[in-house]
Amino acid sequence: MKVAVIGSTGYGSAELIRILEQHPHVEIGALISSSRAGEELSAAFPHLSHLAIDLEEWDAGRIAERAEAAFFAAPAGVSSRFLPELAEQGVSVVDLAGDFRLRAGEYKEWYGKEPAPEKWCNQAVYGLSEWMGDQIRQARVIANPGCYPTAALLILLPLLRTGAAVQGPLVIDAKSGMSGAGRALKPGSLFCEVNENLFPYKVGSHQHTPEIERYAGEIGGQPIPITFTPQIVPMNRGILTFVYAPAASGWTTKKLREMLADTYAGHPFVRLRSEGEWPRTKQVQGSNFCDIQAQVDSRTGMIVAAAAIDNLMKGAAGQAVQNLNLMMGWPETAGLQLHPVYP
Ligand SMILES: NC(=O)C1=CN([C@@H]2O[C@H](COP(=O)(O)OP(=O)(O)OC[C@H]3O[C@@H](n4cnc5c(N)ncnc54)[C@H](OP(=O)(O)O)[C@@H]3O)[C@@H](O)[C@H]2O)C=CC1
Ligand SMILES: CC(=O)N[C@@H](CCC(=O)OP(=O)(O)O)C(=O)O
Repeated sequence: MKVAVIGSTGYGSAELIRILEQHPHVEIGALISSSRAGEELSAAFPHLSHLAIDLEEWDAGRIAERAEAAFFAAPAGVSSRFLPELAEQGVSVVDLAGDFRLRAGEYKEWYGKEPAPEKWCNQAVYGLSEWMGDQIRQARVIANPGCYPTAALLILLPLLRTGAAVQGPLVIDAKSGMSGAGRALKPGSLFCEVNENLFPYKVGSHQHTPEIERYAGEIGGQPIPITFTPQIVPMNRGILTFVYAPAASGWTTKKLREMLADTYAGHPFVRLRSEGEWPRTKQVQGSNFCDIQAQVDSRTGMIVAAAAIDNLMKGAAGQAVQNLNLMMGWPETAGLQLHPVYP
């Protein structure tokens, strides 16, 4: 099946192309670029100079003739404007941006941009693959989750669904490598700002807060307020997220771990680490895995739970392809059996 990518010269696209090029059921039909149409892909990505693919300009009709599915890998605001035109022509779409993850009003409030027409916001299915599989299989427009929400929800949802965490506000502390901010030039992404540094940003105001809260409520069954503190670490890739919540009565580390093992049995991309071993970003780098761990701190009665992902893979392009696989009825792992890059 032929697929197209929109926003082809960013970091998310680099990963999409890496996955799609070796996907057994997919061929790249068109790479769309707003800034470099007419150039070869290798002009934007010299590491892909062995691939002879041209970058093209947006033309929904032409894309629909050449691709049955498309990935939007552009900044927020682009898919709200352009996605409906493509989806109307029968193209299945996975959007990596935040445009379709929130209700229209919330999107406007947190992203400061005009939402897509309500019909499209309502039609999009949230693409958290492990939890929304049945809906994703029926969907034609997927709102791929944000990178922080993917890691946070994969470890948080089991705690909420089983009542392991006591109802009430909870704390999510998350650290991300710099590629999470994309490839565009920004002063905050400069080497001297990031190297030898560790710093929080958007404390109490990050756009992923309402996304985590929404799906903690809708999928986890508990609408809870979340205090979310994202931080930048001087790495290229990776997210390590900790969730802290009071444990409900009767929950021990053993019971938590058994529950997590049951929850993710049959889900090949979620790996529960051995007891006492905590997720590390390097152990998932370049792969679609999400590594998890949890314990009850018996001294304080708090659950300490963690998840690690590669933000560009399970946090973006990898999960996007996982969702395409589900939509198309292919094995969930098709094209995604990429081992972590180590060391
Ligand atoms: N980086 C990450 O870890 C994650 C990113 N995301 C989301 O995925 C999307 C892509 O992220 P990422 O690849 O990191 O971002 P980048 O900034 O690296 O790339 C985005 C690409 O979109 C295109 N683009 C930029 N401005 C416009 C515009 N005004 N109109 C149309 N196209 C434009 C550009 O490609 P061209 O010039 O070729 O069109 C650009 O290279 C974003 O919405 C991001 O929020 C989600 C989860 C994780
Ligand atoms: C490190 C870093 O800057 N990360 C980005 C995550 C980007 C993202 O996923 O944003 P969308 O919701 O638009 O998809 C951020 O915090 O904004």
